[in-house]
Amino acid sequence: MFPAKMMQRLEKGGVVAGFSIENSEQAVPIAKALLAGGIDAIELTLRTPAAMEALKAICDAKLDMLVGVGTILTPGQAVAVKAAGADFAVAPGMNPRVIKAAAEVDLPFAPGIASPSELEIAIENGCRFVKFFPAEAAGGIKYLRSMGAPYKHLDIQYFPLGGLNAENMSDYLKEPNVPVIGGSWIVKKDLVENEDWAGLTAHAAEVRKRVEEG
Ligand SMILES: O=C[C@H](O)COP(=O)(O)O
Ligand SMILES: CC(=O)C(=O)O
Repeated sequence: MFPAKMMQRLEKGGVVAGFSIENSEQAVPIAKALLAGGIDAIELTLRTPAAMEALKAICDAKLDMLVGVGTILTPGQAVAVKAAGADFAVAPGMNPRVIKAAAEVDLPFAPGIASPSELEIAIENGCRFVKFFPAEAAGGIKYLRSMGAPYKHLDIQYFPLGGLNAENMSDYLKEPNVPVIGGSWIVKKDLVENEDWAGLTAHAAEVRKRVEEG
């Protein structure tokens, strides 16, 4: 479960910057650049060999940001990222074993869902905040509205990722049950390759401005 305070902070920020990392030495500079641009929540994916070291570096830096981890595919990964200091975690899919492991170590965790059946399993396992992935490919806002209609009375909150960008992010944020959105377009690969941290801050600030403009 996500504590109310964390949900409030995610909602206030409106956007989570997702990224994968090849070089753990770039982890803290990326996080600092995002923070300087006004983005105070990240989702570092566990898809590369450098990911755990990068996570530890960001947590050790004790930045004023919510450190989330993505691509949690096993119960062991939920335990490991909690031990490293992660604030929350998410996954592309719905795995009750991972939900249970995260709950046991008190790690706020949102499983990924893209269908009513997956959503029902998430609900049965105590989740009320779920990742909607892959949002655009699954059918976008129209699909989310239709899929979510039977569960409206349960006050499920959705975190859409997958195909979001500067053009469609505001539409998602207008949905009443979407407190926060995310995506990998924010951490542009060329900026990271060139270690253009000022450029990344400027890009993050543009995204942040869009959130504020609504
Ligand atoms: O969890 C991260 C997802 O891969 C984000 O999807 P995206 O790359 O389409 O923004
Ligand atoms: C794609 C996604 O949801 C994840 O990697 O956590």
